[in-house]
Amino acid sequence: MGACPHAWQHQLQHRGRMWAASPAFRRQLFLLRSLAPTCADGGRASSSSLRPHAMSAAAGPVYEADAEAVVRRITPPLDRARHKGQAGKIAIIGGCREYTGAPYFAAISALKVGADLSHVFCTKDAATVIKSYSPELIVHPILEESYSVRDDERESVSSSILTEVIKWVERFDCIVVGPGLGRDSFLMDGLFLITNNIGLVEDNSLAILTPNVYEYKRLVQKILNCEVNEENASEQLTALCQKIGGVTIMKKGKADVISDGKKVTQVSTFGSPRRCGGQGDILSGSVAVFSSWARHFLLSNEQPKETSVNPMVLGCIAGSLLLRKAAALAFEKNKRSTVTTDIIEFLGQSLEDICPAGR
Ligand SMILES: NC(=O)C1=CN([C@@H]2O[C@H](COP(=O)(O)OP(=O)(O)OC[C@H]3O[C@@H](n4cnc5c(N)ncnc54)[C@H](O)[C@@H]3O)[C@@H](O)[C@H]2O)[C@@H](O)CC1
Ligand SMILES: Nc1ncnc2c1ncn2[C@@H]1O[C@H](COP(=O)(O)OP(=O)(O)OP(=O)(O)O)[C@@H](O)[C@H]1O
Ligand SMILES: [Mg+2]
Repeated sequence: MGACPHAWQHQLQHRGRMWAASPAFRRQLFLLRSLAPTCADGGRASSSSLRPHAMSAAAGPVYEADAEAVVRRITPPLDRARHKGQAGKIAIIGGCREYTGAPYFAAISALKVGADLSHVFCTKDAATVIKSYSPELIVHPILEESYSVRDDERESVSSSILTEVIKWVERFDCIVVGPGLGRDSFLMDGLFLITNNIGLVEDNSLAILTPNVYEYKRLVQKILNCEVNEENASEQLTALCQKIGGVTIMKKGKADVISDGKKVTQVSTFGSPRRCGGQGDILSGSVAVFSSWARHFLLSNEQPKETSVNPMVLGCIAGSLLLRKAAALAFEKNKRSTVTTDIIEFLGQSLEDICPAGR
């Protein structure tokens, strides 16, 4: 991955370097428009960074993450010796005729958090619109919707789209699949697709799912074959992660609750009472960057054997906190008229408050 600051690169262990450079490593870092977590304070994660929290709805222990410590730990310093790409290259796969805002929110948020490059792979109809929102984004109009593909062309079109996407995939530190993909039968929304084809992420410890309340309900029904049980929320989340096999899930809501099937952590810092659409998209772009940074950080710093820190969880914790802080600042200024674009404008200040650029 290219997210490592220059100083860290010198510290990389040979093994870490080889692994980070390998196509397998890169291929596996997928962020699937949902995620969740475990907590630790970055390189020196310890039980002291987790504060047990009495969560009435949960039977198992849920730890309130020391999210500011996580952000400070994993955010790389701005090193003048670094070149373009080293702070992260993120791709968003999403955006169709109906939904052009979602991929834009995710992609621009990744840049505002600190990634160097942000690509969007979307349909031809969505591409010009997304490009017009921002010249910062690199937009690939390569996806197709069913209305533009004849039945007898489906297979050949699919295969040429895949060839084109695969050409690029190796270059990214994290790929966010889903914002604004919609439900078109040819295109298919990321989480909707995953819910019905769980094998796509099974046993992939680099996959993060970030379901909202409806998406979580569908996941629980499909995978655990039961209804969401708020009395037993943390155990159910843990069971879901385990059943899927080691993925990280961030269940979004009043608190963002994160598990990788081992621990359950939450971020409950208050954000905003506005529930305008697109906040989950900001979250996915932010988590993509932070989880890439967390992986670099952990690869660059030898971890004590007894401490197993999951960088995907750290990325979720950091992304959740940043979104919530930005939402709080945007609401303070805009009150009831707060919209997603206002929140994005405060991502920079929120990160600066925790982790000043000149540190
Ligand atoms: N400005 C934009 O372009 C935005 C686009 N977005 C995109 O909009 C799409 C839809 O996202 P939502 O979060 O609204 O998710 P859903 O489409 O899952 O849900 C929307 C609502 O419809 C209901 N629903 C969904 N499927 C149903 C079904 N088969 N039968 C009955 N009820 C059903 C759900 O329960 C929920 O209340 C996604 O692709 C998302 O990425 C959002 O991210 C918000 C911003
Ligand atoms: N009830 C709530 N109270 C406080 N914050 C919330 C609440 N629900 C959601 N949030 C915040 O909004 C973020 C996005 O969650 P949301 O459920 O809106 O996702 P989403 O539906 O996928 O969003 P999108 O509209 O981008 O698709 C969460 O990470 C959390 O910070
Ligand atoms: Mg969403």
